[in-house]
Formats: sequence, structure tokens, C-alpha cells
Amino acid sequence: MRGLDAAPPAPFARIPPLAPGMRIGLYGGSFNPAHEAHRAASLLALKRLRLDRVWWLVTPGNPLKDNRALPPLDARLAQARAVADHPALLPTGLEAGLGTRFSFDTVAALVRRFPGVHFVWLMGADNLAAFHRWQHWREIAALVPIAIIDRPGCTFAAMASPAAQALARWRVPESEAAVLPLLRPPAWVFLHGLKSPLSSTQLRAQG
Ligand SMILES: Nc1ncnc2c1ncn2[C@@H]1O[C@H](COP(=O)(O)OP(=O)(O)OP(=O)(O)O)[C@@H](O)[C@H]1O
Ligand SMILES: O=C(O)c1ccc[n+]([C@@H]2O[C@H](COP(=O)([O-])O)[C@@H](O)[C@H]2O)c1
Repeated sequence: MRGLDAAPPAPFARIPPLAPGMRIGLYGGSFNPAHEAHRAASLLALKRLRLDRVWWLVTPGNPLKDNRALPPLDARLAQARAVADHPALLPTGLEAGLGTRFSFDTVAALVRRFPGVHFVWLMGADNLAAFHRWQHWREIAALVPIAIIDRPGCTFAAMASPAAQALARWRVPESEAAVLPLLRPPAWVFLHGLKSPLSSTQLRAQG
């Protein structure tokens, strides 16, 4: 695989070596701040999708959010590392390194850079509900399988969303989640079993 022996270019300098066939979850987020539900959702995906690692893509700024009060990337990254605290969970500043902000650009760059790796996009049910507003969302679904992690209060909005409707015929039963990373996209699964009410909004409100 390209790049396994050569010195990695700067954005990947802190990424441990990858081998062909590895399964990597991509978990994008503002992480403002990171919390236990991020960790629990990642561990759920790790187990159910039989992933080798989950990379937390700490965004330079969600394109759909007002980021004026967003703390600097380095601070969010350091805090995310403290929360992740697991050998298979890897908070990264990859998007800043790649110069990407839209998830499609990030995913396309990673798929191009690591052609033998099985990437899976991970997101909470609230993000499925708004997925049709993302840039090139259909193309993201065509590039990598997607796993949705349920979130209290978001289940109905997620399942009734334009994206869920449009992608309905490619939904895989939860009982087959373990093979999702190997499936040709589009393919997606809805994972139940976390249902954590935690949110960064709530933590910010508590100071
Ligand atoms: N309690 C949760 N259950 C399931 N998924 C979650 C949960 N909290 C966050 N996520 C998911 O984690 C990813 C990163 O989320 P983010 O950093 O925006 O945290 P958040 O708690 O949703 O923040 P905010 O309240 O500021 O919107 C998103 O895909 C989001 O859907
Ligand atoms: O690419 C887009 O258009 C897009 C629109 C909204 C959100 N995202 C990504 O969704 C991820 C979750 O964002 P957040 O703020 O809900 O944690 C994060 O990686 C964002 O960059 C991406």
C-alpha cells in the first residue's frame, strides 16, 4: 500500500502505521468539549463493527455551526485526548492538516491516501437528521459505509430524515453490523444500545 514505507506527509505524521484491510472508524466532531458519550459511542462502534481503531476528527469548525466561540483546535484536541484514553481511540487534527473542513473532502482524501483501508463514517442520530444539508452528502454515502449511533430524542427525526429516506434501500440490519466495513457503499446501519443523553451543549451550560 502506498505510503506504508515512505515517511508520511505532515497531516499523517502522528497517525500510527496502517495495514491493508484495517477497519477504521471516522468520527468527526466539534468536541467542544469531548465527553463520555463520544467515548462510549466510539467503543460501541469499535465493538459492533469490529473496527481496529476510531479516529476522532476534531474539526477546525463545523461548516453548519457558528464557530465564533469555538475554542482553538489544540485545546479541544488536548481535552479530547484526555477523554478518549483508550489505545484504539485516536483524537486527531487531521482536517486542519489536510486543509479540509467539509466531510466529503476529508473522506475523499483519506480514501485516496489509504486505498486498502476500510473506512466507516460514524455519527450520532442528530447528524443523520441533518445529513441532507451537508455538502455532497450523497457522495459521502457513496464513498464509505456509515454507522449511525442512536441518541435520545433524535431517533424519529433521524429515521424520517430526507437522507435516511433516500438511503433506505441500502440500510443493513443491525445484526449484520460486523460486516458493514467490508460492504461496498452505499451501506449503512443504525446502532441502538447507547442512548446517552450527554451533550457538549449541556456541559458548556454547566460551565
Ligand atoms: N450522547 C450522544 N449519543 C450519540 N452520539 C453523540 C452523542 N453526543 C455526541 N454524539 C455524536 O458525536 C459526534 C460529535 O458530536 P459533537 O462534538 O457535536 O458533540 P455534541 O454533544 O453533539 O455537541 P453539541 O451539543 O455542541 O452539538 C456527532 O456525530 C454527534 O452526533
Ligand atoms: O461537510 C459538511 O457539510 C458538514 C456539515 C455539518 C457537519 N459536518 C461534520 O459533522 C461532524 C459532526 O459535527 P458536530 O459539530 O455535530 O460535532 C464534524 O466532523 C463536522 O465537520 C460536516
